[in-house]
Amino acid sequence: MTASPSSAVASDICMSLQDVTISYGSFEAVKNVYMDLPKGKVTAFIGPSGCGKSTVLRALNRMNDLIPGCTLKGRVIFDHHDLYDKRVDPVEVRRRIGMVFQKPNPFPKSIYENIAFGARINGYKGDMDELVERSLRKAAVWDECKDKLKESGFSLSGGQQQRLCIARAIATEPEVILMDEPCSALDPISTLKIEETMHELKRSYTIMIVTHNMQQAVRVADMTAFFNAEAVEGGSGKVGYLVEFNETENIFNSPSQQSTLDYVSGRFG
Ligand SMILES: Nc1ncnc2c1ncn2[C@@H]1O[C@H](COP(=O)(O)OP(=O)(O)OP(=O)(O)O)[C@@H](O)[C@H]1O
Repeated sequence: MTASPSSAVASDICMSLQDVTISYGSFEAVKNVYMDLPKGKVTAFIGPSGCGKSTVLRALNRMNDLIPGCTLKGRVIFDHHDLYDKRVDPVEVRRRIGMVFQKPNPFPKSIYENIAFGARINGYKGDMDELVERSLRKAAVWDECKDKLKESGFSLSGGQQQRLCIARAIATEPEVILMDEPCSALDPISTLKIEETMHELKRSYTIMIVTHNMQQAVRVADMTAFFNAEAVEGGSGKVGYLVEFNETENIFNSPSQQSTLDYVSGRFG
């Protein structure tokens, strides 16, 4: 990141969203979000379909830049810089803030190359075998891969492929990992493995995860943000907003807003 420092946030804060509004064309999808995402923790984004969870997640590493017509107002501070400052390189942003998607999406390459490819492009000069092993170990998939590194990433099961994708994200040595419903395409056992992996990963990384699975939020997240959406007067769609953001235990056991209580107790959404 090349821009000069534009903002200071507390040292235990990884990213700070300051009055963030994100639109698709003229449609405001999510509005006026303020949130300080803590370092070294797992934060879950929960809420009913269409309230803007994925839109906000993608804003955290400028993935929305790839969607024509998607614009952001406000500031997203990371490492003392506004990620949306014109001088900031979005490619470098995505190296430091990695992403794992809903469906496992290995490259059509060998398991080894799935890890090595991105690292090489990012100019990694160290021992590649060591990086591949370290990344696969961190993503808890080394034992399943170590004897078949030359085989295609597609030869793995869905759950293993997703852990390969986590390993690929880790290989570029990011500080943050964003996960957009990483377990929605997986069976319960693979889901549990990913969750265990997340517990290990948060020792080294800050994690933000979008999930529809409330038990998953309770199991993995230290902090939870509840989003909702409301109809806009005279408008056709609904605009998303952050209802409350707190420790997961508070959100699930003693939320401050009735709508949060209704959602976490399954009364809507
Ligand atoms: N590429 C896009 N172009 C136009 N509108 C979009 C686009 N992506 C999302 N939206 C709209 O923005 C709003 C928020 O969508 P988003 O996917 O962020 O919500 P979500 O809470 O993650 O939903 P879900 O839980 O169903 O995945 C919705 O009204 C959606 O239709």
